[in-house]
Amino acid sequence: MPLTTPKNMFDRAYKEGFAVGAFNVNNMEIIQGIMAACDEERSPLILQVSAGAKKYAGLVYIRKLVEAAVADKDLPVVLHLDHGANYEICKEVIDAGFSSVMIDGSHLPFEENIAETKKVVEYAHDKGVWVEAELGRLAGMEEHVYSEKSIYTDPDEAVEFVERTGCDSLAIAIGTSHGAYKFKMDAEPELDFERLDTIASRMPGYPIVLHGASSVPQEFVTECNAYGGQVEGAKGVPEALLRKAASKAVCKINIDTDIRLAMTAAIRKSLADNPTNFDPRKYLGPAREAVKNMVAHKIRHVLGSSNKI
Ligand SMILES: O=C(CO)COP(=O)(O)O
Ligand SMILES: O=C[C@H](O)COP(=O)(O)O
Ligand SMILES: [Zn+2]
Ligand SMILES: [Zn+2]
Repeated sequence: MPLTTPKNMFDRAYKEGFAVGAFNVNNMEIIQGIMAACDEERSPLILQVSAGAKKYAGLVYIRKLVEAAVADKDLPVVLHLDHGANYEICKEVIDAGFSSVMIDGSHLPFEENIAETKKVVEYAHDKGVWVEAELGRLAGMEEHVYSEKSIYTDPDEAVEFVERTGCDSLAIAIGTSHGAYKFKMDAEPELDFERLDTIASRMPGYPIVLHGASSVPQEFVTECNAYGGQVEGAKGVPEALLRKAASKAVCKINIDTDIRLAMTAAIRKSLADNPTNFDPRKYLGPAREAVKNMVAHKIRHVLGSSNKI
């Protein structure tokens, strides 16, 4: 199957109350782990590349790795730019063959966000490429901006933004955040479902995106720390809240931190258990397997995207 846009995936996800996983990829083992899980589960998927991933792997390499993944497995795959900071980077990856881009103007004033997003939409739609935009601000570190506090998405602004830009999906802020430290240890994690419902009721059928949606499984944190790591106080979005979001208008759920934690825990354990080993395949292999298992769990128990091809 060639690369596809999220159109059909999201139409079905919306109707049937599941979400498509958007997994951040940086190297071959991550891509292979994700692909193996999606193949076993017969799940659609989005592979997303941040500017940092593009810099780390190189655009040509990441493009070719994804091309190999698509050739290797018979699955619908979207190749998406995560947090495109401006028109230029979106154009660059569209020209390189990505099927979807995110223009993240959430740090800009409303009118400037609209103008930049519109510019990307015009270029992308002309080439059949999907555009995700963002309105509202997640707390914590985003790729290019740090926000002390979140600014939840205003429903009126969301409607106006989508109408005026023509963007195909919208990332909103309802309480998630990037990274491994999403909630205080003693706080009960919450998402603003009322806001999500209001936005959804104003734009029926329109796909919503949730960033910062890793669950930070405590088993990975414990394993990291048991083998020399110092990941203290990490807490993610409970799976039940994500399932609820997926059953509503949320069609795309972004996961990066859980991949990092699963891999790092496996690598730490492997190196500790095998101190004489210096063959990278012997610790990257278990790391790849850990990514596969984590993604399979996510598809079955959080996203609900098994057998949705
Ligand atoms: O939103 C993300 C990528 O855009 C990833 O979020 P996490 O840090 O929760 O995995
Ligand atoms: O939202 C950000 C993603 O987790 C990507 O992170 P990165 O910029 O370190 O690649
Ligand atoms: Zn953002
Ligand atoms: Zn994000």
